[in-house]
Amino acid sequence: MKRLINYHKYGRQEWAQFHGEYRHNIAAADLQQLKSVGDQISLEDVQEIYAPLRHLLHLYLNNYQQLSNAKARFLGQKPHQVPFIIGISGSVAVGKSTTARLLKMMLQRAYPQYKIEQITTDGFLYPNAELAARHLTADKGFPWSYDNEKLLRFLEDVKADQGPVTYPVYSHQINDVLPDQQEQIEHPDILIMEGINVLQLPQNQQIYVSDYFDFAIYVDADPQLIEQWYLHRFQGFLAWQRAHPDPTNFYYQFLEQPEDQVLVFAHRVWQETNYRNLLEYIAPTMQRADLILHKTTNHFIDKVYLRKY
Ligand SMILES: Nc1ncnc2c1ncn2[C@@H]1O[C@H](COP(=O)(O)OP(=O)(O)OP(=O)(O)O)[C@@H](O)[C@H]1O
Ligand SMILES: CC(C)(CO)[C@@H](O)C(=O)NCCC(=O)O
Repeated sequence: MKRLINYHKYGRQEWAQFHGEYRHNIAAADLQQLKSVGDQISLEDVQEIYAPLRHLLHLYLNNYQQLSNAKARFLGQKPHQVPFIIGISGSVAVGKSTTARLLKMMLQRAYPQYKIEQITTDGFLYPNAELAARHLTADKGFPWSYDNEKLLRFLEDVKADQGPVTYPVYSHQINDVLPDQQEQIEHPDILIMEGINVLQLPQNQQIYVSDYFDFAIYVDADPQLIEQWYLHRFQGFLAWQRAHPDPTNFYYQFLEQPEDQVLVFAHRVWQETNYRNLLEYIAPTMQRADLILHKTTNHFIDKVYLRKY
């Protein structure tokens, strides 16, 4: 990792001390609920990493609400709550959606009165057919493979908070945007938005996705480890297909092939697409984050970087 001049660096145990009043607030029942997300979430991560993070977000949230109210008073308007948006970035398969799910549950327990939503930018990719028509099939995930205008309009509508806002959904089962299917959110108090592109500079627009963020997190790890996680997830999807074959599933096509051949394919996709994207377009955005979670073997978070200014 490059030297991060503008960040305070904390080892895991040091960071764990910043838990505020929350550390002892996490019971075995909470952990059971957290585990229901289907990942190997450890009580240690919840207490040592996420409880301090929740404490920090509590400060940001309070500050944000006070400033929003003060601005409304300044303008002679009735104070109203504008959604607080948290962005999470990092490589494909680094664990962004797992981090987002965990954070959502932690925040929901702290603020049961709030509506907290989580979405991914994957749905804003152009559908496969459109990528093919634009000769961009091999560029999936690169900045220009997203409908960035649609993504910015979505964030604008969420902040404007004038009613339900719809968004497109991506499926890892079919490896495509779901056709004719939209989901919607309405008046979230907190929105967690994760995606490889959320800290990127705009293609043609005047504003960034991150202009709408009130707090941004980057999940970082050694690319060799991320490659292992990517391949492991690929094998997991494959194993699921073997047990539950479904011809509409993207991984079904590999069932006839020897596993080592399939892994060569997955390795190539990692090298030629996801790794290249990480080096050229994702990792350079790391220093736009307020907080960097650094992971090592087995997704263990060993270091946390908090931006100074
Ligand atoms: N804390 C963790 N402990 C164990 N496994 C984890 C953890 N976080 C993520 N994983 C595993 O790592 C893989 C990648 O995680 P995840 O799907 O959250 O990544 P992502 O960054 O959202 O990926 P993508 O950009 O492709 O959507 C998954 O197989 C997931 O189960
Ligand atoms: C959907 C994205 C772009 C981001 O999550 C990624 O998972 C992806 O599909 N990348 C393209 C190469 C691949 O199939 O892994």
